[in-house]
Amino acid sequence: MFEEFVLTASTADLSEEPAAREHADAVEFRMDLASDPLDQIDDYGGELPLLVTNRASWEGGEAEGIGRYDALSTAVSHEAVAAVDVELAALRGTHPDGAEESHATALRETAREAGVSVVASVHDFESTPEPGALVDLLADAASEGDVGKLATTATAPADALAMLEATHEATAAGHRVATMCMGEPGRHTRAVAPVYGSKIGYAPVDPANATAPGQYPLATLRRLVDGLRGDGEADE
Ligand SMILES: O=C1C[C@@](O)(C(=O)O)C[C@@H](O)[C@@H]1O
Repeated sequence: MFEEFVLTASTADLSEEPAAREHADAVEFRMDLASDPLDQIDDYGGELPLLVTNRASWEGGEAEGIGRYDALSTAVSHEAVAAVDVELAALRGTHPDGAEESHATALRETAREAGVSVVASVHDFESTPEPGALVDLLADAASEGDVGKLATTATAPADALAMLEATHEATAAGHRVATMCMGEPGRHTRAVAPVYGSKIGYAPVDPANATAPGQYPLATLRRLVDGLRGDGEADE
């Protein structure tokens, strides 16, 4: 997975999958926001492959404690699960209390044995560092997972440019990355970053349940990404 761009529809409710099929390539299942997430995966009969995310509270999610790794380990054994998100800070042991590293690396091992791709993710909910620091983060994340994902907060247009530049540089250096800015000034990066090599886009199935600030509705992001790629247009 992730050799080509993958548009994931984010949801905490897998019964929404039929509504995502027309536009999405995969579903991001936000287990930390879901009720009975493992039961939902057991009952899942949809067509789209699942990217499972159980975001830690220290990284902006709602999952508390190391139990989230047990849930993810169970999840990756399911046929429908094609990818799992693991925070870079957990894989490196640089998260707040430093106690999750062995759980995170064991989860990565379990995922790989099951043929499930690993997305090593980094989030910055306050700002966007300068391009050089972004490239370093992307290189670190890409080296820990099958794809390195970086979402930062843009407070000005220059932040969006920094992210696009870093996406281009990291991709040119051979790293497989997924990038996007949160927040209004960075919204367009969600459509444009794939032009520079970003391999994953996120949009909510239901626009009322966005999982990050500045996300486009699913159909809109599909149209924008495909439009910028020129899909469906004759070569000239
Ligand atoms: O990490 C990401 C990216 C994201 O934060 C976004 O900005 O679209 C949305 C989250 O659901 C996902 O897990």
